[in-house]
Amino acid sequence: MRQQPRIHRNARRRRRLCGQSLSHSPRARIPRVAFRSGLCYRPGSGPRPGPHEGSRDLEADGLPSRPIALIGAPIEVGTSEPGAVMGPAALRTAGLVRVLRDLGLAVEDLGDASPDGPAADRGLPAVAAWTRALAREVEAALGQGRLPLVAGGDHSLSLGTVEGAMRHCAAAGRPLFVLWLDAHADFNTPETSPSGNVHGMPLAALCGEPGFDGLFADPGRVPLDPARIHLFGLRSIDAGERALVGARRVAVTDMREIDEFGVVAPLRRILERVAAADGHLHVSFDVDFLDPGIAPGVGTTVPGGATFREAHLIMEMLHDSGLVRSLDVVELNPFLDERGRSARVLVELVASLFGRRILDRPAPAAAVPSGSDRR
Ligand SMILES: NC(=[NH2+])NCCC[C@H](N)C(=O)O
Repeated sequence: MRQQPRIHRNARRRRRLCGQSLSHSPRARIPRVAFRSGLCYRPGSGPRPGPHEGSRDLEADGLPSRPIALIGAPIEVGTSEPGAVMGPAALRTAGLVRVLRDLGLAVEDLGDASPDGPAADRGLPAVAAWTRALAREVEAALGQGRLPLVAGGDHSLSLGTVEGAMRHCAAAGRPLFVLWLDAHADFNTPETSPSGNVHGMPLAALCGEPGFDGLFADPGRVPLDPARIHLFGLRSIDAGERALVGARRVAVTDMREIDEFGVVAPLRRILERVAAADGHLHVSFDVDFLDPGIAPGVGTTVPGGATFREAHLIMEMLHDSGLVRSLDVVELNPFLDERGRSARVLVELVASLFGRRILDRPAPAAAVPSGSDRR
């Protein structure tokens, strides 16, 4: 069977959505802008929006095809398990840039970030040096209309990436939502943490919990609203952080809920909420979200994680939503990996998030938020 190279199919889709050519595909006739702008358009429910109405970035199918800024964050000062420092190199080796370019996307690899000042030791002061540098880089990339893809590195790097996205969103007057794909809640404080590892604390710090003095460049920063965080895939939580997550009313989809309902219904609810608020969605993807059977290259494996298929479906839904504006891929530890297996799985998943699909097909009605264009 002849298969067209994917890059050409993508280019054709973009042209179609720009209105440069007409297609008989139902997707082309119902612009996905309805979802992106939070409007509810259903065929037959009123005048159909014109091809460019309300559009911010109609050139894309799913995720806007804004250029990607790849930023390596070789950081392991937030964990006691050495090896995550090699994460960015392993992701590049596994073809991260190549798969994205093959999708027809513009990718600039900005190389690895370095901390502001010495970051030799572990712990909060070292993490602070990275946080400042990464916040600056992410804010700058977003300000240039690029989508920052930060490759880690342990999960304390998200202190910087989320802080950068927060600053960008504050200036743009846009609400920021954080989707935390992770086995853990990462809501410990120095007081509740059983390990003292900062990679188990970033969300608590971002939300302004006590014990993080000197971490952020601006001590008067407005903290992240815990109600705009969604933990997804949770299956390991420490006693102290469990109390805090409950008290702060952080939204959680734990593995029990995924077992009962699958990933589609809970994720769809999250995407609907972000779309209705016209929000910026930051996705923080920890390798340990995945089942260790498919991704063993991580220091904090927990059995019973997301399967290969579940993870791909999540990535495809994120792509189709068009809502993701910044992304972290964290905790890959190549020293614990088996011949690059986990790195390869991650690269495949990132490709799905950026639009790689098996076939062009209308998504089943349940796969994308109701009120969005059904594709
Ligand atoms: N992002 C991660 N891998 N976090 C693991 C955290 C594990 C544990 N809850 C701790 O605080 O030490």
